[in-house]
Amino acid sequence: MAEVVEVHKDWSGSFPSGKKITVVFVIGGPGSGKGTQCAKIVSHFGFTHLSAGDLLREEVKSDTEQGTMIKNLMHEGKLVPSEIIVRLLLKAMLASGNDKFLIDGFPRNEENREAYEKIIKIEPEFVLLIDCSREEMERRILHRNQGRDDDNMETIRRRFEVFQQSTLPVIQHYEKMGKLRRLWVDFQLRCF
Ligand SMILES: Nc1ncnc2c1ncn2[C@@H]1O[C@H](COP(=O)(O)OP(=O)(O)O)[C@@H](O)[C@H]1O
Ligand SMILES: O=c1ccn([C@@H]2O[C@H](COP(=O)(O)OP(=O)(O)O)[C@@H](O)[C@H]2O)c(=O)[nH]1
Ligand SMILES: [Mg+2]
Repeated sequence: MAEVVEVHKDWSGSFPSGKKITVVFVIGGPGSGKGTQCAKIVSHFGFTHLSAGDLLREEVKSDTEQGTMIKNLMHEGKLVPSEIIVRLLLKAMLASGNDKFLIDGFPRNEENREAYEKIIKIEPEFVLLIDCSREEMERRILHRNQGRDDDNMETIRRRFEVFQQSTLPVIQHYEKMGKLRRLWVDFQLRCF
C-alpha cells in the first residue's frame, strides 16, 4: 500500500478545485453493457467516464514491465493489484479537471474497494449494477469484435468466476449500505 500513497506527485489527499466530487461506480458482469450504458449517461449528464479496463489497456500499450504484468493478468481473466488500478484512476480523475465521475468496472473485489476508500476516499453517491444474464453476457462478448485478447471462451469463463467470487461481495456490501441501484438490461434470468 505504501506505493499507493505516492500515487501522484500533486496529490494532497483532496481535489484541487475544492468542489464536491461526485463519484458513481458502475459494476456488472463481463459484457453486461457497462461501457455502453456509461456512454449514454455521460452524453446526458456531464460525467467523465473512466473505464478501469480501458485505463489498464492503455497501460499495457506502454512497453514496460508493469504493462506486461497487466497484460498477462488480463489475458488470464485475473484482477490486477489494487494499488495499480487505484493509482491509474486517481491520475485520470486529477487530469480530467471534472468533478463528476462514472467509474466503470471498479471496484471488482473487496480489496479494490478498501484501497479506494483508503486513498481516494470519495464515497460513491450510488453504485449502478448492470444486471444481465450470463447467457446474454456471453453472447454479447462473443459478438463484441473489439479484438480483445480476453474475449475468448477460456478467459470469459475465468472472468465470470471472478465476478461471482470477488465482485458479488462488493455488490452485497453496497446493497447493505442502501447504495445499490439495479438496471436490468435483458429479459432473461438475472446474473445471480
Ligand atoms: N442493451 C444491449 N443490447 C444489446 N447489445 C448490447 C447492449 N448493451 C451492450 N451491448 C453490446 O454488448 C457488447 C458488450 O457491451 P459493453 O458495453 O462493452 O459491456 P461491458 O463494458 O460491461 O463489458 C458490446 O458489443 C455492446 O455493443
Ligand atoms: O478494476 C479492474 C478493472 C479491470 N481489471 C482487469 O481488466 C479486465 C477487463 O476489464 P473490463 O472492465 O474492461 O471488462 P468488461 O467487464 O468491460 O468486459 C478484467 O477482466 C480484469 O482482468 C482489473 O483487474 N481491475
Ligand atoms: Mg467494458
